[in-house]
Amino acid sequence: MLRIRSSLSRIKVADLLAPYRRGGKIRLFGGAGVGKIVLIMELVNNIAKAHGGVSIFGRVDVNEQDVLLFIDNILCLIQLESEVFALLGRMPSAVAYQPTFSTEMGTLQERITSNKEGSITSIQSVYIHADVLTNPIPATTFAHLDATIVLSRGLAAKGIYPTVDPLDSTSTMLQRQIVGKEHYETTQRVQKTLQHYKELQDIIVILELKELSEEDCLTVARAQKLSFSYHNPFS
Ligand SMILES: Nc1ncnc2c1ncn2[C@@H]1O[C@H](COP(=O)(O)OP(=O)(O)OP(=O)(O)O)[C@@H](O)[C@H]1O
Repeated sequence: MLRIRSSLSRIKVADLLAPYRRGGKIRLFGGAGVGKIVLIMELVNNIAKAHGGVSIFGRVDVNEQDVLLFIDNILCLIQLESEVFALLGRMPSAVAYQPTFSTEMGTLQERITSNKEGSITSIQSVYIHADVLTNPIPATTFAHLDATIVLSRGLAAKGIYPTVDPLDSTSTMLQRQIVGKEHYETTQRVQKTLQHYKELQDIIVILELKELSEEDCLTVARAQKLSFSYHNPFS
């Protein structure tokens, strides 16, 4: 049986499938009410409080210190910037986001950068309208990322929290030479099992579970156990 242990964030599913590095950019994607702010608050509790962090609201200079930056809905921040710039004489967009959205996102991300003196690890949430990840705006924000955590409405509907989607969440750190052989291979097996389970779900709707092959039944049992093992109550 696979055993999932939590490490840095102490959120098991995130540490396993979307681990992040100091100085990295982590983004949480999710529609309304799927748990973005609860997850951010848990990360503040697990990482910042555990390391004796202090909260600062305002300008931070990275100077021989490690900064953990939380932004709840980065899209609002950019929209707000656009509104302020409109007051300074720039042409505002009549609807939705400015045509310059992707440049502004790039400029903002460049400002959140580590230097030789210290690191900035940022955790930024992105509200996904109608849960559609392929909308141009969320798609633009997929650039500049080290880890992506996608929150799933399907899991929220089943009451499985945190609602981290194990197949859509990912990290550039998930490489054998970075996370180690055991972690890497465990991730591969977990994703393979869950992918197979996802494919089987359509069949299960039509056929009964007992009509599945022995191997498919094993996959279903393993996937269900996995969803319980990465479920972890928050403090
Ligand atoms: N880890 C969790 N454990 C138990 N319940 C949770 C958890 N995460 C979220 N919830 C439930 O889901 C509700 C919505 O969570 P949250 O406010 O974090 O969503 P959100 O994605 O930030 O929403 P919005 O986009 O509307 O601001 C919470 O009030 C809580 O009832």
